[in-house]
Amino acid sequence: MIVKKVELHNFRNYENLELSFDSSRNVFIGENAQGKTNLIEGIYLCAFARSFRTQNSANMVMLDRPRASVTVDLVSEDMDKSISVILDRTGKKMIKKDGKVIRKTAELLNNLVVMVFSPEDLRIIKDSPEKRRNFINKELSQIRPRYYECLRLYNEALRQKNSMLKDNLKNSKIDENMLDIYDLQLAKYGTEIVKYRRNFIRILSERAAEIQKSISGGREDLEIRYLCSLSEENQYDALVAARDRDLYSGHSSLGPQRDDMEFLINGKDAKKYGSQGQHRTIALALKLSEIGIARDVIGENPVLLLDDVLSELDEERQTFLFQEIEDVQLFITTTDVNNRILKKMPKGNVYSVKSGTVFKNTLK
Ligand SMILES: Nc1ncnc2c1ncn2[C@@H]1O[C@H](COP(=O)(O)OP(=O)(O)OP(=O)(O)O)[C@@H](O)[C@H]1O
Repeated sequence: MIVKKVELHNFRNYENLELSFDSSRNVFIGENAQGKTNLIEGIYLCAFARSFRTQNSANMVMLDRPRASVTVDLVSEDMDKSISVILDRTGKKMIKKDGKVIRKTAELLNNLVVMVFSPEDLRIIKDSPEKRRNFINKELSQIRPRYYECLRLYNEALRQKNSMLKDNLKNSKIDENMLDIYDLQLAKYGTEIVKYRRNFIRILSERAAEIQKSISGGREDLEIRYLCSLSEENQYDALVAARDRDLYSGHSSLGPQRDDMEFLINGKDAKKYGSQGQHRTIALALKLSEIGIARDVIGENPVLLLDDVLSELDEERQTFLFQEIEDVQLFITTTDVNNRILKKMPKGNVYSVKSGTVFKNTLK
């Protein structure tokens, strides 16, 4: 899949920007706070209908403007597609595909498949379980829209159940029938979520192990384990059995909202015993595996957004990354102008970003 054109209007610090891409290697260079990440965020918005760095979509609207719009034209499976997202200051958004309004995010999700790799991803091993669940959720939602739908419905039922449990702590009033309805819904969607996650983590573990081995010169065996709070068998019974505890604590104690992943190197927990270098290798292995899984499911390469991450990887890991993603369209942001990165992509386009304007220079 290839992004051909990006248009930003009143989006972050871009009043009007139109950029067409004739290379699959695109490097955006600029000092801090010039708009490099904003550009990547715009592309991401057309993939997920949300940002990767704010929950509040109004933040993306240029200050003092009523609305923002982003359009990405792409080619996927030899077909031209155009995705637009229009945001307004009140937080409302409208999504269009080829000029027609799309009402459900699930219908947008695998039109433009993008992966972001940012310095934050390098911390995934040490970060909170929530960050690791986000990683799983983002990838699976893009390639399996049904997963996104299950997650949405699960989270809605969980929100309602938790609010009821919390009220019960204050008023000691519980509607047993309603509680049962919530548990039935949680078990139904939770079972599907766990099946998707188990399968995804199994494939992720196999792929990432190969990459880890290769980068470490055969020294490191990586295993990724799924830490599942509630297995796919008899989720409803387990939820019913946990009711007294949930009523006492005021929240739902079991389910996919508690899941996590564990990383083992040569049988030892990488979180506790791994070096910083090993953590970086795992993060890189995860990202490359994610790309490979997406390619197998959607039948073509996703687009990769490398947001300020290259300078965090040493020469060896950078070289490995570029080798593995030779056919993937790249959008790279960097403040580093020492040409190390540029040498790795002689046919790429380089853009200078300054205060919401972008100039193109083609490398010889
Ligand atoms: N809603 C908005 N309206 C106008 N300007 C905005 C808005 N949101 C962010 N900005 C501006 O965008 C700039 C930050 O852009 P961005 O995050 O893309 O920086 P960057 O070039 O990636 O920098 P760094 O290398 O530090 O990450 C800042 O100047 C900020 O004031």
